[in-house]
Amino acid sequence: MTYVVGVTGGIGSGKSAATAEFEKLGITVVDADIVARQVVMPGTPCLRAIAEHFGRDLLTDKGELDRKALRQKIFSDPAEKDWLNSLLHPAIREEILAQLEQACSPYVILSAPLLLENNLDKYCQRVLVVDVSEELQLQRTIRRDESPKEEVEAIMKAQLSRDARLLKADDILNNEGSIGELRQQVNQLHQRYLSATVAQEE
Ligand SMILES: CC(C)(COP(=O)(O)OP(=O)(O)OC[C@H]1O[C@@H](n2cnc3c(N)ncnc32)[C@H](O)[C@@H]1O)[C@@H](O)C(=O)NCCC(=O)NCCS
Ligand SMILES: Nc1ncnc2c1ncn2[C@@H]1O[C@H](COP(=O)(O)OP(=O)(O)OP(=O)(O)O)[C@@H](O)[C@H]1O
Repeated sequence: MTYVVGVTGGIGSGKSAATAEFEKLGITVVDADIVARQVVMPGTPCLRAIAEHFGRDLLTDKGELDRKALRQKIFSDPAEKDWLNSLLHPAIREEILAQLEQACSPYVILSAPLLLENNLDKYCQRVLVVDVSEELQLQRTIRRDESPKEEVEAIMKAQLSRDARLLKADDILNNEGSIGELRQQVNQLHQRYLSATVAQEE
């Protein structure tokens, strides 16, 4: 059975920065944010349903999803967010499971911002939470996305609180320091996960 490590953390906590380090060590990463883009590619049933529900204004001239416009819409209207989640989450889960099945590194990372909210941790042997203070999360996300503070706060409210997430962690990666410090922690965790994989096989 594939040993799956679930990686989660709130928006801007550093999941992608952390999983990039695991990838450098040869570990396959299945990333729910990437899968969420795959299921709304032009021609997919999900993109058609979004265009029917919200109107063609939500598509760009090229017929792709206008992600910025959809982000503004769903994080200012909880009912629209619930509608989108109920459309996309089953499709995302199905594709994640297919990608996990194909993965073949010693263990596999499943990275998902909503890992715990959507019970995806049931497919994981271990849960690693990437943790930073809410202030730093806000600051790094605003800088990365050039989004208004209120929008990032609304996204944070749509996710588990920092405390609730930490309660469900098997391992915690503190990402308040430099990328070098993050890399060091990933290297240590990698050794532990490799040992756990070997132990599982014995
Ligand atoms: C609303 C969309 C189009 C915005 O796209 P955009 O390119 O601006 O952001 P991106 O997809 O990179 O997401 C950025 C971050 O927002 C947060 N986020 C995204 N969707 C959600 C959601 N439904 N609920 C809570 N937080 C979310 C996550 O922390 C995510 O890492 C997009 O996030 C989306 O399709 N969301 C619904 C699918 C989903 O739930 N994805 C999360 C992975 S399961
Ligand atoms: N240790 C660090 N020091 C400085 N900047 C960092 C550090 N870790 C991450 N960042 C930066 O913070 C921002 C958020 O990090 P990242 O994109 O990895 O978060 P994420 O958890 O994947 O976010 P999302 O949930 O939106 O996908 C990025 O611009 C990234 O380059």
